[in-house]
Amino acid sequence: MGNCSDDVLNLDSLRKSLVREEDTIIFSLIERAKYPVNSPLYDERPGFSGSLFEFFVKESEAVQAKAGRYLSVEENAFFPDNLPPSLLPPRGSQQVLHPRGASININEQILNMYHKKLLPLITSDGDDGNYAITADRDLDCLQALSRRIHLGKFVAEIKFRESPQDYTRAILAQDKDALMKLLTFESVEEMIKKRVEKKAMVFGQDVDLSENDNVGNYKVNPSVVSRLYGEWVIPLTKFVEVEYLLCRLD
Ligand SMILES: C=C(O[C@@H]1C=C(C(=O)O)C=C[C@H]1O)C(=O)O
Repeated sequence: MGNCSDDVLNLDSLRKSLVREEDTIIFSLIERAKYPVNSPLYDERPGFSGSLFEFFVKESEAVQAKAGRYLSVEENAFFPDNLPPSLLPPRGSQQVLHPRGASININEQILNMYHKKLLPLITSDGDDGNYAITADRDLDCLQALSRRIHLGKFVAEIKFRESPQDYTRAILAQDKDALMKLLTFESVEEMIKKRVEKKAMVFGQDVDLSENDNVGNYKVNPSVVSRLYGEWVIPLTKFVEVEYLLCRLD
């Protein structure tokens, strides 16, 4: 990504970023699905003030914060409290987003969805003891999902700039339903759900040199990927868009 600060920002280029992000999300799900659910990773553990998963994510985010990851407004931490400062200076890019909306972070909801809904659908039962690598794969999935969903802030900003009058009316009335209606493009959503299902088939099939295609043997169930988008990724992106717009005129 990394082009959200450019002033050439428009809905087409942003949607291209969302399409590219689909690849990242699907590949990360495929990588996580290599391992069983490994549930002890998520259990409270004495000496860790939480689970091994939480420990892994917090420590990883601390390193990434020092290396400047969260200087980018496209990146949101899962445990943003007490992160160390960046050792690199800010990049001084132009502020595209409205400052209040820029700080929206719904990672708690994303984490909850990931653990409760998504993980059981993409992993097999079992415990192979590979907790560190499993946590690393989790973090890849979570960061990709979070980036995609929080890009909703940029989508909302562009939509606002394209029809300021319509949006201003709904924002002044703090009318969430009207905002949701204004920002929704059902045909775009339908296309996305079909495309991610197809991508999951293409990316997740076994490749060998025999004549027989391994059709039907996918590393992540394509209909789960479509459901992930339809039930969680798109609704959460739209939630971010509405939240952003509600404070756009503050
Ligand atoms: C992100 C957008 O806003 C809405 C959310 C979508 C999504 O999350 O994929 C798709 C279309 C819109 O209903 C967009 O218009 O591209």
